[in-house]
Amino acid sequence: MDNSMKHGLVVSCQAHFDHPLNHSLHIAALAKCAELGGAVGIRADSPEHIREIKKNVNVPVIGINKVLQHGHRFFITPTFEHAKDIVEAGADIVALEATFQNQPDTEALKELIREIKEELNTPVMADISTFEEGVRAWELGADYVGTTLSGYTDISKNRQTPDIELVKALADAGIRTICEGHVSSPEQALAAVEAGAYFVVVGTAITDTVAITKGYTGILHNHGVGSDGDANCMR
Ligand SMILES: CC(=O)N[C@H](C=O)[C@@H](O)[C@H](O)[C@H](O)COP(=O)(O)O
Repeated sequence: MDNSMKHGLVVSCQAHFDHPLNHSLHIAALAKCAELGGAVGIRADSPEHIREIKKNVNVPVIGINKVLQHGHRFFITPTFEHAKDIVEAGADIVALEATFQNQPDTEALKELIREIKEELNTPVMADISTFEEGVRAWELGADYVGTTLSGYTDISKNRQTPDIELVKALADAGIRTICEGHVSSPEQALAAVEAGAYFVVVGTAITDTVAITKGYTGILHNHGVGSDGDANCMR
């Protein structure tokens, strides 16, 4: 097990749809900035973006291959083919969704994890939303279990803050746990590591300049000055 990422920061460099940063050169520049800032890894979506990042960034890349489900949220790396495409693009770790909602068949999930590990020779990060999903993914052979989808599934409560309680519960159960989702300050990242996170993934708060700008314009607008912007870009 490569421990270069232990207790470090992984920066998620993603943009989708009409977001102005949704271009492989922009995403690769964000990833390089993250590396220069001390990130121990990058998380990125799609073979195209990963391929560009790998040209000039030396830290490991956690690859995902998102598929939009009928106007609903994304399904993260649903099949072996999706995983193979990102590994061929250079992903060092494959992250995939392991929730009961989108991966209800435990045998099928077990086979998917096995295939990625054995046939692609690549470690797997399982993105989950609850403690039970995390335990299942770990028992099925996932190398890392991430709280990525806490707040995004039917059975997890909507949230605006990182799920530190879930990090702690999984870490206390001996699971190599990654804190991902809604981390918006360095202090929250530290709290996640103190709760037992193996590493922390931060996306929006570092790389989504539209969202960061809206944090400032929104507060001014709410106090009766300025505009809060009209962009409605999805990440
Ligand atoms: C739910 C989902 O699809 N999450 C995605 C997973 O890759 C990304 O859109 C998030 O930005 C990433 O998880 C990091 O989280 P945050 O941007 O909150 O720091």
